[in-house]
Amino acid sequence: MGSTLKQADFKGQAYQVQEDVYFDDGREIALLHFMYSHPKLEELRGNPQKVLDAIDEYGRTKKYLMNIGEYKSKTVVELIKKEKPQIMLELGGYVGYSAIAFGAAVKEAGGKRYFSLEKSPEFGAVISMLVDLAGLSDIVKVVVGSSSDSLRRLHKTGQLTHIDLLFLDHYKPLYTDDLKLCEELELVGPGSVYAADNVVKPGNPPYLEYVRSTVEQKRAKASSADGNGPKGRPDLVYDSKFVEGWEPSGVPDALEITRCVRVES
Ligand SMILES: C[S@@+](CC[C@H](N)C(=O)[O-])C[C@H]1O[C@@H](n2cnc3c(N)ncnc32)[C@H](O)[C@@H]1O
Repeated sequence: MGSTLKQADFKGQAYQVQEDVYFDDGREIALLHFMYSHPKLEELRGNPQKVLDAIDEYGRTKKYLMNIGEYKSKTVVELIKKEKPQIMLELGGYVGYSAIAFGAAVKEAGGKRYFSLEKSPEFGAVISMLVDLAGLSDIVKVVVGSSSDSLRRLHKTGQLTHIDLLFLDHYKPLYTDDLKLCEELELVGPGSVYAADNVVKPGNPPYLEYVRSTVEQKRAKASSADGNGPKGRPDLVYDSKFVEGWEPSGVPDALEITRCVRVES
């Protein structure tokens, strides 16, 4: 599905242009230096919104960062206010922008824990430092490692038994497999809600097809599938909608918001 938004209609303040190399070239550590030598450092301490504003300032004046950004994050913050999740988990933390925006919203809504799963130990360290700066270390738990391994381990050790709100923003081809893994581990079920980022830019047709399929379609596909990857629970009924928004660089994108409504017998 494409976007009905046009880049020319973007009215916000854009990040720097996303070039061919747009992460893991030292900019994440440069961001940490920028934050911890910020002239308003003392005002940032314990203030999630000011920390987010300073990260946006870096993205606008120094280098592009692959954050969800202030425009699309409003959709997820509204969802948190409505759903009041006790446990929220994100796949893909990067430098902590979403962990800070959504961790603060979960805390304000009376929630218990925000898990940020990030593959890179270096990025995980940056998330921890910025979450600490924002005063959210009591709610945000950073978990370093590959998402599928981390989900299995958190489940096995009893640290994670249920996910009320799942934010998918990591390796695009893994969205469907990791969701199926959460289904199989019964971490998600009726009442759980998923917000998947970047379903237009770069797009994720297999994920959209999965969450928009009927139980019959999923059962038919599961019975003809090969043995690779998690099978998920085709009997979960989903209600899914496409919510358009802007990348922080002013490029049109969208989130797919999906609710698990019931189990079909
Ligand atoms: C788009 S960025 C996340 C942005 C972040 N959610 C935000 O909006 O602030 C994607 C992140 O996913 C991480 N990632 C990629 N594959 C992963 C995996 N298999 N498990 C965990 N994290 C992964 C990358 O290292 C990167 O930091």
